[in-house]
Amino acid sequence: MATQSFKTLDSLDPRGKKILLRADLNVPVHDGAISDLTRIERLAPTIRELADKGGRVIVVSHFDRPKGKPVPALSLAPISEALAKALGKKVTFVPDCIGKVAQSAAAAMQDGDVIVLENTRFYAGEEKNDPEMAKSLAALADVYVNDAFSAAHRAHASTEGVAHHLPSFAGRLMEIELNALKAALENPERPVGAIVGGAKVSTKLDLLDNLIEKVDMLAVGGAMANTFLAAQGYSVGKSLKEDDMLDTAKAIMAKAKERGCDLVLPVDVVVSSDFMAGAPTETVAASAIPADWMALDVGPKTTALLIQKLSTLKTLVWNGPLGVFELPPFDEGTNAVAQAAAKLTKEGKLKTVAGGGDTVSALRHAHVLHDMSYVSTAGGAFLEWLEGKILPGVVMLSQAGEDVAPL
Ligand SMILES: Nc1ncnc2c1ncn2[C@@H]1O[C@H](COP(=O)(O)OP(=O)(O)OP(=O)(O)O)[C@@H](O)[C@H]1O
Ligand SMILES: O=C(O)[C@H](O)COP(=O)(O)O
Repeated sequence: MATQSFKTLDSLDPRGKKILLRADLNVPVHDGAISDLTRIERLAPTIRELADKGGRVIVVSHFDRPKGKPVPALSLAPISEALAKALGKKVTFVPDCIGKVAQSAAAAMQDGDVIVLENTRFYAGEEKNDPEMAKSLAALADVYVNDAFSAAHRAHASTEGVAHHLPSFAGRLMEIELNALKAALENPERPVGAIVGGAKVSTKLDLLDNLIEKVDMLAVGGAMANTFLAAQGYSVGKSLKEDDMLDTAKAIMAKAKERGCDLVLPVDVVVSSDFMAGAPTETVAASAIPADWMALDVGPKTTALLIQKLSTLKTLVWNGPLGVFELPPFDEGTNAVAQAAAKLTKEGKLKTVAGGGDTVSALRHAHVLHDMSYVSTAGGAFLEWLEGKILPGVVMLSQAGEDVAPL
């Protein structure tokens, strides 16, 4: 697992300083409204701390994927209003993130002020990690604070490049995310288990490979499990599976055996003739999926098996739902296992760490999001961290200290 040491806000006196704060304001928006405020709420303490101590907080973030040009619908203006509400404080929106407009806004700030600059991805230089863009961002401030763990897997101008030019610190959310993930996997209380579900083996191959080396039990659910069942020689009917991943699945099974990792696959599944609510369903053994049917959830025997396995663990890492949780009744397996994990967590018997966009939705759907020990705000970055990859945004925090390149 990638470990670095980094400076936190404990070693920054923000008074009178202009602080470029990289946040992740890439919040989910549906029908024009923010549908989940988690990222804003989790970021707020960092801003509050810096502003209350007299810092001048210049918030920068990307939003969505405007592909290097201004897209009015992807402006951060409405999100800065939501931030102001969460902070209970005036936040000024600035309609550019570099250049004269941003410079004069930064120059006019008083101690304790908070401004939000426009979407960094309105410039192509952001995603290209253009050194000029990084320098322009750095020129706005005296120090850089990165609080965007969920964007730390991107080597972009505002997440990586800028830290070459300013003394850099981890914000409180970044610090919490890194410490929670380290505690869960670097030196976990054992036995440690992982549940990995979701749609495709191909997108989580590195994750499975790395987890097998770290955990004592690895349960695979969701459509990914179908590929494993097929690799075992079972017919999986019309279920979603990846034929080009069969050998990979076999190799993962062999590696688990070799390393003594208990790889748990579904023993029964809930199948349906169609991918739609109200379609007929049946529960069948994992080895007996009818030719014209598809597996859309784990069955009750698998659910009971997973719950029994959870009771033997001290730490659980969870990414990916066990079934098509968006389409009841195929949420039952995920709901039951999530609720069992929540109960053990509340009883102090299990430490649970979860992350991933759909995973967070699935845990919320099961009404247990707040009962996990830790839920990461990250999707892609959470996965890459669990895969053992080095995250560029995190690396820069440990490398860029006082000794930075002059502008
Ligand atoms: N048996 C199944 N058949 C088809 N799709 C499935 C099955 N089980 C789960 N899924 C789908 O997998 C999707 C979630 O997988 P994904 O890998 O994207 O999760 P995640 O890593 O938490 O999310 P994200 O990629 O957004 O961070 C859900 O939309 C769910 O419906
Ligand atoms: O939501 C996320 O995972 C981060 O904000 C990164 O967004 P991206 O996948 O568009 O880089």
